[in-house]
Amino acid sequence: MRYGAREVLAGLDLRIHRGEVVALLGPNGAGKTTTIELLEGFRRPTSGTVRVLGEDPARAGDDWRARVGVVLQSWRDHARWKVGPLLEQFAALYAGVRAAGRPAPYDVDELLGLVGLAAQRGALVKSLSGGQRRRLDVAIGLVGRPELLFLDEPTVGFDPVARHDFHELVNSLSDFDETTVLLTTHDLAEAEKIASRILILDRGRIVADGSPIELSRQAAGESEVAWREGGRPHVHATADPVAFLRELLARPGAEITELQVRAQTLEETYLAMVARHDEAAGVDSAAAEGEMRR
Ligand SMILES: Nc1ncnc2c1ncn2[C@@H]1O[C@H](COP(=O)(O)OP(=O)(O)OP(=O)(O)O)[C@@H](O)[C@H]1O
Repeated sequence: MRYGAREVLAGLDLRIHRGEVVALLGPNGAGKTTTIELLEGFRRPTSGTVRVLGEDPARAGDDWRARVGVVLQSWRDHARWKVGPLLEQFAALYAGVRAAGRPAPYDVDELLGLVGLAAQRGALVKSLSGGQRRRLDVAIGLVGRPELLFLDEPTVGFDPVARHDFHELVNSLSDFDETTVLLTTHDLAEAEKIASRILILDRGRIVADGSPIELSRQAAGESEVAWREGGRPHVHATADPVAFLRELLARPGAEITELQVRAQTLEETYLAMVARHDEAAGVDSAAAEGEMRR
């Protein structure tokens, strides 16, 4: 994918299966939004092939669109609408193009409850706070009960409770409705909590692809084992915590208390993966930082 002469996605080869919750991570400008917009059909690739639910998104019709939910990175329209009537309107649109066998759109009251906006049913969209507006965006993406949901930084501005509720919602969508979800986020804890698969994109290339556990294995990170023995604290870093623990606990007379194993966090894995890719690409991080400041 190029914008003018500039290549922003290079040989992106990606297959996502039904029911997966995939988090697309990567530094600013890595190409995450561009990737999602290609899959949504909002952009056409300059070369290559895109197939989503079996069709080319840039040419697909209403039937296809009704099976897909979209939450864009920023959406600032519908200011004069009230929350409830706006969602009723979208629900009616989906109902109008629904193919035989597809489930009916959400009941608006049920949906408002799910996204925590029941009290705002009669409020004007322009009067909502940033986080409430974002919850409405999520509701608009969900109202047609999509088989596939695209979420571009969905939880920006969410307070901790809203964030937690949103994570539960995504988990239940994938567990009970087999909804496929592709989301971008800069919140690594969020990705770890809800994604079955994590993709790290850096300068238009996939530099890591796997479950959170697989990624930390690929990054060859060490786990930390901490314990107390005879009242004294000990810490040991190891790549194989199971073998270390077996040895530790099998020692005759070992009086171990307060045992803890801390695996490498996704944040540490992410930093290692991106740094490794930068190194391979010959990027000097100090120079890159200087460029950013300019
Ligand atoms: N419409 C456009 N015209 C020209 N260049 C663009 C356009 N949209 C994005 N780009 C460039 O393409 C690159 C990838 O942008 P993209 O928005 O896909 O990144 P991102 O990973 O989503 O970033 P962020 O985390 O900041 O949202 C960036 O260098 C950006 O400047």
